Amino acid sequence: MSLLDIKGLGITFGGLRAVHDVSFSVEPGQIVSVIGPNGAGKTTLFNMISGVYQPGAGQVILNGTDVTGMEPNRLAERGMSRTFQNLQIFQNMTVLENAASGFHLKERGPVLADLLGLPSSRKRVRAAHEGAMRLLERVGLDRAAEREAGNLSYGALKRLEIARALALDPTVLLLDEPAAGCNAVETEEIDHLIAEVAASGVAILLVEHDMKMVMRISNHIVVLDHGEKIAEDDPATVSRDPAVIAAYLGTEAEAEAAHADG
Ligand SMILES: Nc1ncnc2c1ncn2[C@@H]1O[C@H](COP(=O)(O)OP(=O)(O)OP(=O)(O)O)[C@@H](O)[C@H]1O
Repeated sequence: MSLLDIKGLGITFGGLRAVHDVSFSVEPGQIVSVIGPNGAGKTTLFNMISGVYQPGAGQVILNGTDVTGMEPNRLAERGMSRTFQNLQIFQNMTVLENAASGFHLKERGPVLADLLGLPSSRKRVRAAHEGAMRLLERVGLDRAAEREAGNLSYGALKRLEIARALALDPTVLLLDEPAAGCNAVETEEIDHLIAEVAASGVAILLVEHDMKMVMRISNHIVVLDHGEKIAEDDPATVSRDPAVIAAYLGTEAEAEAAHADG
């Protein structure tokens, strides 16, 4: 049994088969990437796995339990957390407060106690801050703890978002374009962080356009085209696969034709 089993997942939007019959699995400590040309269905697949969309068909099995269509917060309680393509950072809060907010997502503490500032609430806040500080050390942001998040570089913001997802102590971490908008140095820092998280036993599922990064850090790659899985294998094998090459070249040819028409 794998930590995350995706079985025959599919969804249709008004007649368009955005994802059809996609299956694969992710083991503890493994980095699995989903790639494919624009519009291949990567984000839609991610949204089905993380409970944002209800799948039209298939199952998501997390640690042996069927969690298909379960809401994101319930998935988080069961050990699946995710980051978003568009950063979900509170720009006006400090880096530490942002990381600590990840701990508050996990618990449904008594709201009244928090509002009244009771000792139980102060204890919880202190524990969240201590945990957040440890996470900031892990992602290399401890020295920026008191800075306003809005002043961080893009790469640092991406690492902060990963820190916040780690506050949920996930067994499965879904990363939606963790290197998007980052320069080469920032991408390398994110590479190291992802590798370190995987080495701690977390199963990582990644959607990323930066093909060099994908080839560098993935153990296994799933390739989508027009919503269907056309290949899955290790990076070297996938990059030689004629169907994969044709899918990417096909998209380029389509774009060129559209450009010529325009
Ligand atoms: N909410 C939606 N309603 C209708 N169609 C959608 C919706 N979301 C995605 N689609 C369509 O489903 C298909 C797959 O889109 P998706 O965004 O999942 O692809 P992608 O591989 O993530 O693309 P990109 O690399 O450009 O981000 C596309 O044809 C897209 O237009």
